[in-house]
Amino acid sequence: MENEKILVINPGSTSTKIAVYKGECSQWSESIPHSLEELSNYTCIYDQLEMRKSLIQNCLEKHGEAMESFAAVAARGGNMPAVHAGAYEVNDYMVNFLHYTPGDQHASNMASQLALDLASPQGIKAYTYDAVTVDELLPVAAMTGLKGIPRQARGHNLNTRAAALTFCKNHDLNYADTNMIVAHLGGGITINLHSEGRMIDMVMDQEGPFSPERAGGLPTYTVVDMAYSGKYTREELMKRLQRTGGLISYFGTSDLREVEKLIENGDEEAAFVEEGMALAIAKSIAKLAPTVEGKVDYIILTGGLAHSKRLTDLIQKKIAFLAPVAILPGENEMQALAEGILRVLRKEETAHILQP
Ligand SMILES: Nc1ncnc2c1ncn2[C@@H]1O[C@H](COP(=O)(O)OP(=O)(O)O)[C@@H](O)[C@H]1O
Ligand SMILES: CCCC(=O)OP(=O)(O)O
Repeated sequence: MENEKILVINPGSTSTKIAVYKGECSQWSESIPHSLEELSNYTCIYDQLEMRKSLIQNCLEKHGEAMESFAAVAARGGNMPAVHAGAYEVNDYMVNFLHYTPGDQHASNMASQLALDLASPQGIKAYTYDAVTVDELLPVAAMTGLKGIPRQARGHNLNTRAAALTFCKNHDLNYADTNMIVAHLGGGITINLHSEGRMIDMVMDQEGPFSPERAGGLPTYTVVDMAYSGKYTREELMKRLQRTGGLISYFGTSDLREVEKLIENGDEEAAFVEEGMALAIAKSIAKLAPTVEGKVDYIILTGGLAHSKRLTDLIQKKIAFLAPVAILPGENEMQALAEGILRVLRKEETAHILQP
């Protein structure tokens, strides 16, 4: 049998996740947390590169893993230019783009450089899979009402596409023949519509429901007033909308479990806000149905919030009229990366090459 051992790396805002897979099976995984205090020593995110690399190397050494034993390295895709779904071979153009001109600053922008640095001395390849910038929107779905301002897709594609593929595999369905709306319910929420094997429409975190961290879609004129109020720098306003909106703005926590504890203790505002979030999620799911003229076969709820029966019950009550609802909780990013690159190693998929 061919070597199917894959090193998976996923640098996130608050942790570096590392895992080793043989085929579909995880051998071990670790999530190394980074405190705010530790990260505040770095002026910009990319300055953390050497620190994160040594952590990964130490972790591999601790587990007795030699780099030459791997068939490939799989890295979370960062804020690349608009790309296709699936695998991309990490190359210098990708690494430089993510270093110097990414669409957004995020720790995942370092992933491909880390992967390349680990893989290339051994002559093995590094890949990303289903980056956040996969853009397969139908031209008509990408339109907005302001000429020259199209929608540019950005979502939790690694998890949503893996959830859609897993659901089809488990139910003996052909992915390319099944219309599915998949909602990633995590710290941020994005929802996409899968049809004819592509993600042809979506609701982004900045357009749709509020979430634990995100304010979601706000009335645009109000946002303009906020931006010109003199109260915020651009960075402060972005943080308010992207990282300290949603549940954090109401309760000071992004942990839905804590909000649900308040509800259990009779907090009416907490119950009202959770119902509001469920309604906003259901409305955003429904918003994607016209793109396939209502022919939605399944709705899938995934991500960390999908562990909450209270939340998924509320959503189902409001949206089950549209299509059967399946729940695949968790963010499953490490497994999705490993399985994606495994398909490349098994020649079931061909990796794309990012070019200028
Ligand atoms: N058992 C649970 N019940 C309710 N909420 C949960 C549960 N487990 C995780 N969560 C919530 O899921 C969210 C994180 O989801 P996740 O998909 O891991 O996030 P991200 O998209 O940021 O990676 C947090 O708000 C967390 O409180
Ligand atoms: C919207 C796609 C990427 C993203 O925002 O990820 P997090 O929710 O993990 O920050």
